[in-house]
This record gives sequence, C-alpha cells and structure tokens, in this order.
Amino acid sequence: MSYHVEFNNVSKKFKNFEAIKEVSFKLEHGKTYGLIGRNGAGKTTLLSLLASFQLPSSGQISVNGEDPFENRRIMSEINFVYEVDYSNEYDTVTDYLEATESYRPNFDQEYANKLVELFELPLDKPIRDFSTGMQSALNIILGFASRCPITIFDEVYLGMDAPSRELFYQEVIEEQNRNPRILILSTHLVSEMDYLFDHVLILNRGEMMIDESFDQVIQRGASITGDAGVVDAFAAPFNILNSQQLGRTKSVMVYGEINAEKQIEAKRLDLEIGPLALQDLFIHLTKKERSHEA
Ligand SMILES: Nc1ncnc2c1ncn2[C@@H]1O[C@H](COP(=O)(O)OP(=O)(O)OP(=O)(O)O)[C@@H](O)[C@H]1O
Repeated sequence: MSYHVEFNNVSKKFKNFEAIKEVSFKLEHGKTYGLIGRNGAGKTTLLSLLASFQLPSSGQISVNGEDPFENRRIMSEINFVYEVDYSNEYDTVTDYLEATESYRPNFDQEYANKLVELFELPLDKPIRDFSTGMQSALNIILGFASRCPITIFDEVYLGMDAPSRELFYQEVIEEQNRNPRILILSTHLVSEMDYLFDHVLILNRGEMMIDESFDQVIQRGASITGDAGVVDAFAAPFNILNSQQLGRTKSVMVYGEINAEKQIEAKRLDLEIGPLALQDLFIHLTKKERSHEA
C-alpha cells in the first residue's frame, strides 16, 4: 500500500520556545527525502511529530488522510529509527530480531539475516556489548527489514565507519528499488549522502527553508571551473559560496542562475559549468539567515 503524508501549518512549542514554526509540506510514496538542518534546527522534533511520539501545539498532520496520533494501525506502519540506548540489552541479535518480528507486520526475517551478515554483526554477543557502530548497524537493519511504508532514519549512521556507511547508502538505493516507501534521511553528512535524495527539505530554526526536488535545488547555482583569472572575472557578479584553486585552475561555487547568455560566454571562455553542491548551498543559506539577524 502506498502512503502519503501532509503537514499543514504545524508548530511545536516547548514552554515559550517554538521549535517548529508553522511548517507545511508533503511526502510522497517511493521518494527518498534528505532532511537537513543545523544543530537544533528542529529535525528530531519534526520527525517525532510524524512518528506520533508527541502532539503538535497547532496545525494538522495527516497520514493517508488520517490523524496518526494514537492511531495504532498507522503508527505500526511508521518506523522512527534513532540512536537507542542498549546498555540494558542482554539479548543477542537473533533474539532481538525475533522479538521485533512480533510487532512489525511486514518484518522480513530473511532480509534481516542477510543484512546482519552484510554488516558483520556477531550473533553470540549481547547487544549491550556491541561497539557504537555495530549498534548503529543494528538500528539500520531494523529500519530496513521492518519494511514500514514510512521509514525515518534520524542520524543513525553517525557512529558507523566510512565502509559501513557506504554499505548503508548502497542498501538505500537497492531497497528503494525493491520495496519503495517514504524514506526520510535526517543528516549532517550532506556531501556524502546528497546523491541519495530525490527531494530536499532544509529546516532552519524551526522553519522550512527549502522544500524542493534535488534537481531543482542544485539549479539554484553552479560550479565554474577554469583558468583562475578568467573564473574570477566571470564569477565576480555572482554570490560566491566556495572556491578552490590548484595551480592555475580555479573552481568556484556560485549562488544564482547562469542564464543562456552566460552559458554561451562560459563556453567561449573555455570554462566548465557544473551543478551546485548541496552542502555549499546548505552552509550558505543557513549562514546568511544568521547574518541577517546580527
Ligand atoms: N522536550 C523539549 N523541551 C524543550 N526544548 C526542546 C525539547 N525538545 C527539543 N527542544 C529544543 O528544540 C530545538 C530543536 O531540537 P531538535 O532536537 O529537534 O533539533 P535537531 O535539528 O534534531 O538538532 P541536532 O542536529 O543537534 O540533533 C532545540 O533548541 C532543542 O533544545
């Protein structure tokens, strides 16, 4: 069954502090969403509202047209995967996966076992004795194998080393092909993960700053590469986000549209125009907001 989600003017207040401010957006079946925001932007709060861990202060959340809060059927279809404290978990992986199967209706035990092998988790150790990265891998296995139509990974990959994160990214692509669902990846590892996103949500100080497809987002600017002097002159009218130079070759990341006329000029000047890096846009947009307030 395919799921869709709608947030309509959702706010969340903690005493006098408004962590989420009148946020509206939609999530569609089969898409992988990158939820990006600086520390404290409100990512976990937003996701916990979707997972019905808490109620919004105002606004409406709907999952397939229904309010998910205390709705057992819908809640069993949403899997909010976050860093779990396993310090009292004496079970082994095998026992733990069996227990999970009993309350997740779509749980695929065979797939879970394959992932346990892929991430090389020990079968005989109690989970409390796992390393941080091994516990993160277990969370990821539970997230994938539960096959919930709405799966949320909230920064669960931070404890994993680079080769394990790479396995995770591969699995995101393969599993979205095999069993498409709404998949939300909340992350700070923007440059490493951006290729996984179909759609980008940038949350800044509780407000939804960007809600666009990945392709739309990276059209907001460009990278310009070529001879340093020529690049400097060409990029001068633009807002420069980042620049790198190696010998005479310079590459700058600019914010703003390179129109058809500029594209022709770039070609004539032997400059290479490429897509914007999402990470540079993220840093730029969230920084700019701060300088406005200063
Ligand atoms: N239960 C709570 N009571 C009071 N303030 C809270 C509560 N939960 C979250 N906040 C505040 O809401 C803001 C957003 O927190 P949240 O954890 O959602 O941010 P985040 O984007 O997930 O951050 P990070 O990337 O650092 O994990 C923070 O200022 C935080 O202190």
